[in-house]
Amino acid sequence: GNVKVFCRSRPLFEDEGPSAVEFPDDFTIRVNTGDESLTNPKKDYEFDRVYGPHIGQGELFHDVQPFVQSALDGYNISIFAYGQSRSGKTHTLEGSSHDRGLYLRCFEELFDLSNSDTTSTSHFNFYFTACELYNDQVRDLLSESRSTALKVRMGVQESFVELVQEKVENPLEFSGALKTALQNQSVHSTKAIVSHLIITIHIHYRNYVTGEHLYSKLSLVDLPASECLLEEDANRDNVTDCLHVSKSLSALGDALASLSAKKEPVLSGNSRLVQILADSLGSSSKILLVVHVSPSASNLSRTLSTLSFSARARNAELSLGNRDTIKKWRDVANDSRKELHEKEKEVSDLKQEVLGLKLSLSEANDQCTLLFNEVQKAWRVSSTLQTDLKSENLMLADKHKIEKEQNNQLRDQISRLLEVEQEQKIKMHERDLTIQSLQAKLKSIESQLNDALNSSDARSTIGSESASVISTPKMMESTAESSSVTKRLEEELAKRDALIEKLHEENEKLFDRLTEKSGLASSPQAPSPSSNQATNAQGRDIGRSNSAKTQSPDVFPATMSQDKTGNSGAIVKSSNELAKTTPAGEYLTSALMDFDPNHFEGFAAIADGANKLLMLVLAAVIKAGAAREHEILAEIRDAVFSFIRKMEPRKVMDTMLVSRVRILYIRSLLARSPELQSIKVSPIERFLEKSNSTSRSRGSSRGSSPGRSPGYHHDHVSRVALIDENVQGFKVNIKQEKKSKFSSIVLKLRGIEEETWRQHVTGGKLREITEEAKAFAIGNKALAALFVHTPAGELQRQIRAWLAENFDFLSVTGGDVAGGTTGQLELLSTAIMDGWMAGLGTAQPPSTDALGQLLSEYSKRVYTSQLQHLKVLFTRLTFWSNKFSTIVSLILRNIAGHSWHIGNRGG
Ligand SMILES: Nc1ncnc2c1ncn2[C@@H]1O[C@H](COP(=O)(O)OP(=O)(O)OP(=O)(O)O)[C@@H](O)[C@H]1O
Repeated sequence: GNVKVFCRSRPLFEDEGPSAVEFPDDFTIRVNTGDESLTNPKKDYEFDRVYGPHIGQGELFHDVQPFVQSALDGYNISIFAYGQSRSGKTHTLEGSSHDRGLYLRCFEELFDLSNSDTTSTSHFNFYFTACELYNDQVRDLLSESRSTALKVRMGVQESFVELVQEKVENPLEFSGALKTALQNQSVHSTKAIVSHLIITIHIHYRNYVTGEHLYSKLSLVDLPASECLLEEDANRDNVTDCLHVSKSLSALGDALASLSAKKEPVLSGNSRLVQILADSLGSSSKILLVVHVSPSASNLSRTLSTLSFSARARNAELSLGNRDTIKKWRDVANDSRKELHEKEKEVSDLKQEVLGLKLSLSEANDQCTLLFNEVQKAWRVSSTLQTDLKSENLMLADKHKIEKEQNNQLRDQISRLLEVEQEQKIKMHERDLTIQSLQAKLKSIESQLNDALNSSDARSTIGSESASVISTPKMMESTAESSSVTKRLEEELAKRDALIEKLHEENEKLFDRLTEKSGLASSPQAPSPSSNQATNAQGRDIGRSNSAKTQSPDVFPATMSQDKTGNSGAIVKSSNELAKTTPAGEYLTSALMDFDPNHFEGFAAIADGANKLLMLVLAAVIKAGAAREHEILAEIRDAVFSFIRKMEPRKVMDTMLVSRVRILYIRSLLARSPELQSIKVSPIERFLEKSNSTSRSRGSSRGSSPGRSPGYHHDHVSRVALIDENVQGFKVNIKQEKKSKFSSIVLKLRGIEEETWRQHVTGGKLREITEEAKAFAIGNKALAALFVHTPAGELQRQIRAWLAENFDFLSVTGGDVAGGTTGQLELLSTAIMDGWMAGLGTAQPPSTDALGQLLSEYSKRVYTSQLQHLKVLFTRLTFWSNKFSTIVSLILRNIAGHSWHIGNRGG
């Protein structure tokens, strides 16, 4: 309905005795009637809102505010303060300076709301009127102070009142107007009790665009004291006052009751209050009745009367019988509260569950992210691997192309060289024939010499009688032949002397070069004739102990140093071989000599150039074939070694290449020197060792090189030297792959087949083994000897066999690994071979590499052996030369004797 009734109780004053009211809830006031005759002396009154003694102005206004909003919206609003005297009506409406009442609060709210609703095209105006109604007489509370002001009509047509209205534009102005009105109120206390005070705020709304004009009113009425309805013992004056009040309040009560019952009120014509407020008491108006009660038991009857009136106004007096209904509703409310509590608990449980679920969801999310990251990582790894593989393939293809081109160039060069070689061969063959014929002649001379010797021996035993038997012409012939033989022998001897001398020097030169120490290595320089003059002379003096012959003019200049062992050697080598040059040899020599690292930019370029040059050398020698290998090697030997010496300190050369070149030289030396062919090397088993097994005893020698030719006294020494060398085994560290669950999962994740992976791992292992093998081979002379004396293919076969014997899990062929690649045995043996080869070619400052050392040692042996051989030959020749001179002189003497006999006979 449009009538609302609030009930407010003021606090109990100290001198008031006990309280008669209780507040069981916000809507009920319970009055203890004190009537013992009743089963329940407490009576409940229900209102739209009940305010206990401690509820402040603010809280009350909170519930009043909707009425203020309605007033601004265009409704006419009336707020009545009703109650006995001193129950707090004035307190509710006026309040105090620090605790403002409804008058000021209502206007402030109107002002605030209108401000927020005001636009540039619409506007609110407020006017203030105040009047007092006493004994149905209206007194304008502003007319005295504002006589010239505009007036406004209030009330029904027939009985309206005109009141001075004062425009109020803000709370301050309102407060001023209110203050004036209140000051103009009747000052007589009895009069005040029975008079009505009507304060009205007139609200005008104008919209300048639409032309809309709204007018509404908010009236606040301080009603006369409610006891006037009851008290009959008042004096005469007061009786009239009370009758008027009673009439006024009853009319108001009727109007409110009708409105509560949703009926159009019958606005009694004889009530001035109702007449004045007629347009605020209609069905389109809103009314608030604030009932005030005193809590004191002493005011019980007045309180009950007030409450009864208010209940009638609300049209809902509660009989005691209604208590059951209330209890029922309370139970319902309690049940609902309980249910609400349960629901709330359920909701909080569900919230907890949701929280838990969210947590596990986020955990699952995290795990998903982790997994996703893992997968991405794996994918990245695989794509990187693929890219690497591709680029490696491209690189290899490029390399292959370049090598192919180089090969073609080399092939062309070699074919040219072959043609030249063919010519040389023919020439050589002619020379050989000449030498053979000379040798045959020498033989025949020797046989003649022998014959002559035999005949002279015979003659010396037979005596002079047999000498006389020899005819003169035969003697003469023999003498002539002998002298020619002697001459030839002398020539031969001279040649041999020269040869010995030359070879000796050559030997020293080579020996010195090969055993060059760090001093030379740190300042490598090509041999120059001028710098070697003095040392040559000294060397020659040492070497020429058995010969007083002068040096041949075609002797090559050579570097020399003091031979530490004291052994000077000579090598048999024809001057032809030394002098012989070929276009290929010349080309390679000049290329090697002209190689200047300073012409290259950067380490990589130097390394590339140096290694290509070495490859060129290797290719040329291999292409020359076994027959001409030695020649080409001999021809470019100085240049090759000078080159290696020059490049070694720079560490740019592929040590495998260096090894191969050195091996070529040593093999060439071996091929020509029977004393080296017989050298015995340690078998492969001595160089290989399982990493986990304990070192085997190396005391016994196993196996021997075939083709050993005994007969040289140094052979034994060299063999012993090599065998006694402390041969260490290379620890081959390989284990069978163990397939773990984890690895197979990782592989699956990366999309790699297990076998491919194993292959991949083996690849890493191979590099590791190659590195270890290299470290093992550095400076290992015994291993160098093994490499030199055993063909590479055979060596690899032996390593393969050893691996197969010791590691039975290794695959022999590539058939059992994905992709059909080479077997693990093959790969491993190659890895070891490569590592060894590289290690053998790695120089060890201040000395050269293992193969270089071996080459030096072997050369020394060969030269020593050759020297020995030549010395024997020389002694033999000297002997024969002496013997021959004796024979010749004997023959000459015989000839002289014979002539003397002839002469005597003749004389
Ligand atoms: N809710 C309240 N809280 C505190 N004090 C109150 C309250 N209501 C009233 N009072 C006090 O009680 C006394 C009486 O109140 P008040 O004068 O407002 O009563 P009244 O109904 O207007 O009396 P009258 O009809 O005689 O004018 C005042 O001193 C007032 O301050």
